Amino acid sequence: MRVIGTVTGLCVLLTGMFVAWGWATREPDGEIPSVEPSGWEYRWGDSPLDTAGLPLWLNAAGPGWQPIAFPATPPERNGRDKVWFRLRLPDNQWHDPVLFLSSIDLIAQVYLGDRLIYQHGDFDDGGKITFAGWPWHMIALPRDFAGKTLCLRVFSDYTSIGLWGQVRLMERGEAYRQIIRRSAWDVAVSALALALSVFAAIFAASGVERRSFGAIALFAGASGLMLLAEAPARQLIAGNPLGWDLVRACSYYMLPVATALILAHWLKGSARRWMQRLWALHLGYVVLVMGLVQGGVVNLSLTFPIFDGLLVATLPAMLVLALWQWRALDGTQRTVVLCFAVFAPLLLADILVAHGFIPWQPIPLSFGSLAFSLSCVAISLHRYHRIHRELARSHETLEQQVALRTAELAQLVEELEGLSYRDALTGLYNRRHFDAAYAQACRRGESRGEFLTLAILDLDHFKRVNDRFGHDAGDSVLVTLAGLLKSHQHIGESVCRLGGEEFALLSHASPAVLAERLERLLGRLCAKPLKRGEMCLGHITFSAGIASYPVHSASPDGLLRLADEALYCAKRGGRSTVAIYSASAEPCLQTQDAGQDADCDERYGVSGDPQHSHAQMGQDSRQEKTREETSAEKKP
Ligand SMILES: Nc1nc2c(ncn2[C@@H]2O[C@H](COP(=O)(O)OP(=O)(O)OP(=O)(O)O)[C@@H](O)[C@H]2O)c(=O)[nH]1
Repeated sequence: MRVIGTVTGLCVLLTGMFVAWGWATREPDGEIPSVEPSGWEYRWGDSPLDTAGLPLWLNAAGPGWQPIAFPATPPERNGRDKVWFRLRLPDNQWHDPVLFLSSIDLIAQVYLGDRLIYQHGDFDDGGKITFAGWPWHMIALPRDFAGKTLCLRVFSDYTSIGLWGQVRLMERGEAYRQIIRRSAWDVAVSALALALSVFAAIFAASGVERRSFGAIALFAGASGLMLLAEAPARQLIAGNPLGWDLVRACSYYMLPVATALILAHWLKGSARRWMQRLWALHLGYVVLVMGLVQGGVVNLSLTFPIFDGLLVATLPAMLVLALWQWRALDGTQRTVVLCFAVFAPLLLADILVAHGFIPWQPIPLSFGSLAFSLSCVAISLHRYHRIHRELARSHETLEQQVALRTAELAQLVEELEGLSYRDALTGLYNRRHFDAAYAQACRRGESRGEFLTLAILDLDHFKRVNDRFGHDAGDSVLVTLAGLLKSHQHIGESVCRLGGEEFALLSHASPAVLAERLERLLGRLCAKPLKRGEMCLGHITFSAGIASYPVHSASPDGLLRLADEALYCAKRGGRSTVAIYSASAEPCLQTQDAGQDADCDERYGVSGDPQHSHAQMGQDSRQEKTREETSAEKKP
């Protein structure tokens, strides 16, 4: 959107430029044409004054006058800084006649007959010439000026002395039209360059190719200001000649700094180093000169010829350095160098005109600036699009990466969550999950009034397996029992490893049904000796205690304790047993194998041929003793 806005703005600006150009260049009907007066004479030096304070040279009969084609820098100057010019004015038919002067070097008084009609700058007796700027001058003349003598008393310590550019007699309205006509294009190009400068500065500030866009902003800004300060219409905007010349000098002097900065950024090796020296040299000049001018040490006018000399030497050098590395430049950089190649000769031509090496003529500096500014637009848009594309691409990549990372993270969280509820060895739920599931099952069982039966299983003499066959073998036994429990698990049941060799089964089956199922499981487990690879681990059995709500407990919360008690009874009763808790203190024992020492290899005292039988948990004092012993043996 911003690009479209910019392009639209530029189009409107260009259209405005052409409309203004068309209006300013139209010839009004019945206008008396302007005239370049001829018949100038000059005389070196300054006139003595009469008693009334009037210069004696105003007297037309004075000797020493020489003819000259144009009132500027007569021959044999020899360092002189005072000269007079005079002219007999021709007939005229203008209603509001003026003498229009493009510029005066440097200060002047204009007399018509013996009357002072115009003065530019201060004439003091000490002979010190103070620069007063280079404005254009529109000197009002009386309608009856025909045949009268016009005298110019001029002081200048500049390279040229006298008038410069156009000297024409004309109608005042025509003079203004000419000013606008000659300014319209330059002002429009200047506005364009200044807009581009802001545009490039914004790019630079946003961090996009900061140095390159910064230098482009500097160049566009400097050339825009220079064009504006040179456009005749400047005096219609603000009537401060010295101020405008200061702006012109600064912007003009900064041009090579910006140019060399742009090019140095693109060049490599020694070409780059030389370019850096050139911009440093010009920047040094700007700083020094502005310091001296502001300090009143030198006149601003004197800094122009020195700068021009410097520019004549460095401008071709910059062009040569840029063209030298032409092959290394990309398309947009070449465009800028080409525009610079157009601009540089125009600048040089302007210098030659300014110092009188070639006759005065307007140099279309604005075309060079326009070419450069438009190339800046092209570069800006090109780079904007490139950066926009790159940003969009990286944005897309970033989004993909974020999505990928999020998915990975979600998976990790899921895995971690799983890990925190799972037993790593058997893959069964762990104690943590059991606690949550048990609490939830208690709530549900109580509210729905359905069975909640808890069985706690504990491997018999598991320590011996570890001791005899090693910890890994013990692990494999745990995994085997876990697999069996999982395969026997019914829908809605929860099987967990509570820790060590102890497992829990939460079910909604009745205690008798669950006891029967566990007996079958026990039968399957100890039906044949367990093997680990080639190694026979013998018959493995477990003991189980069962308690159920609401059969054994008024509240499901107490089941864990009751099931545990039943388990102790099972252990005490000889192991390899499934015991259902009995509140009557004579619990019913379902004995898998009473002859626990009838092992196939008689290693653990666990039957390899289990016989299923039921036994009551009695109040046998021996059993109580065994229970106490067993409790003491149990792990905390
Ligand atoms: N291999 C292995 N052994 C474990 C693991 N967790 C606990 N144990 C072992 O299990 C054994 C439990 O021993 P005890 O508490 O004396 O129980 P037991 O030997 O089965 O005797 P009873 O329960 O009275 O039949 C200890 O030797 C523990 O080191 C495990 O994850 N892997």
